[in-house]
Amino acid sequence: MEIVELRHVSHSFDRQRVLQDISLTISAGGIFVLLGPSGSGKTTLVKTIVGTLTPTEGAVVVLKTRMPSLQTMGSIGYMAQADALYHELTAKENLAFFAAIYGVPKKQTALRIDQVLEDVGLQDSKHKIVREYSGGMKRRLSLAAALIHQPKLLILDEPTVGIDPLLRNKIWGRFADLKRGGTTIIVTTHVMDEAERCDTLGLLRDGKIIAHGSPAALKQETGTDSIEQAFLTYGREKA
Ligand SMILES: Nc1ncnc2c1ncn2[C@@H]1O[C@H](COP(=O)(O)OP(=O)(O)OP(=O)(O)O)[C@@H](O)[C@H]1O
Repeated sequence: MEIVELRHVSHSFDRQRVLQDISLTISAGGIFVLLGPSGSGKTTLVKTIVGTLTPTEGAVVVLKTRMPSLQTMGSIGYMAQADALYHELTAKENLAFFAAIYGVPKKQTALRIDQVLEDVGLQDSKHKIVREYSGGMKRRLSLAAALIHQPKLLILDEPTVGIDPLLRNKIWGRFADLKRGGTTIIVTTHVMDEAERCDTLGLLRDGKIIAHGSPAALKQETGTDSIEQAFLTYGREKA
């Protein structure tokens, strides 16, 4: 079953065409990575899926509903590139705020907070003020906030930027756990080795999806042994 369907999606800012006729389906229950260089349109594309940006052309359907839809937005967890945390509050207070925004029932809030802090390994820093968090801790807390309402679809825009390889590995381990629990995950990145860890990969260049498939299939189709090489091959073909 597909959870996201993009139909001929294009978007322009003023006269700059940033997304160009993207048609793509994303299956439920897997990890989809959107890989592309800086400025290729990753953030713009995920915003159309989250429903915070309406594309100038085409349609985005999430969970069988045309976006933007407030109701469907409640089934999506979104972690933007910049952390949207309250620095003067503790981790627990931040999560209580997001739980209220996402409509988590009051009686379940304390339990959910503990669960998501456990998920991202921040239980011991629950009462610490976010201002005193490291950059990596803030990213993990943002991830916890995106998980608080147990979304069916989790969309993460460059979640591991500025995070060391060890922690990055841990976070990818969490993604695998969430997937096993039935969550569909869309991750944007420009880091090639992260792309190897997904089920399906979309390669984005200059606002166009130049290839789409499993990492193994893309490597096989291009006769290469790394995603980096495959990306370069597709890039040359489309140039
Ligand atoms: N609000 C905006 N107004 C005008 N132009 C924009 C706006 N947002 C993005 N752009 C432009 O759209 C293009 C794609 O940007 P986008 O942020 O989607 O790329 P990206 O692949 O996510 O890049 P990065 O990896 O650097 O975050 C860029 O040329 C950017 O300058």
